[in-house]
Amino acid sequence: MLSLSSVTKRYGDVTALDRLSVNVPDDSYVSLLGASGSGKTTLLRVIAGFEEPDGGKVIYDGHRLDGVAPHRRGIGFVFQNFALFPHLSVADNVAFGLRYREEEPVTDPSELKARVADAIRLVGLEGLEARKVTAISGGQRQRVALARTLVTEPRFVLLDEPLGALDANLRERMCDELRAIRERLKVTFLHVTGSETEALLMGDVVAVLSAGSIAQVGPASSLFALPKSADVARHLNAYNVLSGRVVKGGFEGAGARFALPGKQAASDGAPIEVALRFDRISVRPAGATAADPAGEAAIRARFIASEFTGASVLSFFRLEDGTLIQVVAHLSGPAPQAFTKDELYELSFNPQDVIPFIERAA
Ligand SMILES: Nc1ncnc2c1ncn2[C@@H]1O[C@H](COP(=O)(O)OP(=O)(O)OP(=O)(O)O)[C@@H](O)[C@H]1O
Repeated sequence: MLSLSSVTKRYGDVTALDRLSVNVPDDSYVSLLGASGSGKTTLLRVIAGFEEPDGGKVIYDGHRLDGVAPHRRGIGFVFQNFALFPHLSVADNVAFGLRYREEEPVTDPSELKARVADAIRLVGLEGLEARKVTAISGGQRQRVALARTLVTEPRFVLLDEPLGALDANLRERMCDELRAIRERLKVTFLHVTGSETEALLMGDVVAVLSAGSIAQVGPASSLFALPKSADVARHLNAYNVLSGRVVKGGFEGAGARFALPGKQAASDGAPIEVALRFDRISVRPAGATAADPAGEAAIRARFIASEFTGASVLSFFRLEDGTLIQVVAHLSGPAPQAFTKDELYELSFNPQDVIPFIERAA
């Protein structure tokens, strides 16, 4: 297991990693989700040994890694832009890491050939061995980058936005392939991404990185069901977050007022944020019916636009105070409603579906 314990990394005044702690179990696929600037690349560079932390410990199987040279860590790195040698063939790119590494370079031609062939087979590039890497597709280049790392038999592989340079269709296919390859090799993959879809799809475990520390870590399903903070909810891109105040044990703000689930420990006037999933909201014309007597809450909002996203329709509304609200309707459900631009609608939801986050006093 790889354990980071209270790791801090500063660049001048910028604290890129702030007492970050996380455990990455063996033989697992962990995705690390974070917005731009949250510290993802810095974290990978610290684990790989390209940067030394200013504080904290990096431990692998009980041994401290900080201070150990990168090539002695047994950790592979797949770079965002692949970093291939353009003048070399697919096979020579894959062989490079083995032939020229500082520790135990492989120079025996038949061993080199066999290991390169194995790696190329693993990533499905047979037949392209002699091709220049400038004469293959983006997805194939991605596979060369992966093969070049895997050929050195690392026990742990860091992938920095490995699918970022690929188009959407290819990205989905490569997601499946990466998972399959990892399962075959039983190594650990730590895959960094800014895309929540990719993180949730890929990781057995998803860690959310926010401002240099881990905001939440767990299986994708548990993050989705119960984000621990408004910040995590925002990262998942599946929740609307409303800001307001606690009034008589309920929520008031953004032009809405509704009861909150459970008993709130916060006193009147305390700032609060609530998260409401995109797919837990129904839309009806404003004023058509009174709020549902069964305890439904409703907020008025103007319709902006809808977009089709494969199996669902995502509709955008704006509340009176300017807050943007997203509503998802799945195409497998009843026929999607058509809304009129700038018209007022009532967005209704069950207050029991709301997740409250009471801001703690500093
Ligand atoms: N060499 C450096 N010198 C100064 N500041 C740096 C350096 N590298 C990173 N930073 C700062 O540290 C913070 C974290 O950067 P990092 O590159 O780790 O973020 P990231 O999550 O990988 O971002 P992105 O998704 O945009 O690549 C940022 O505020 C960044 O500006």
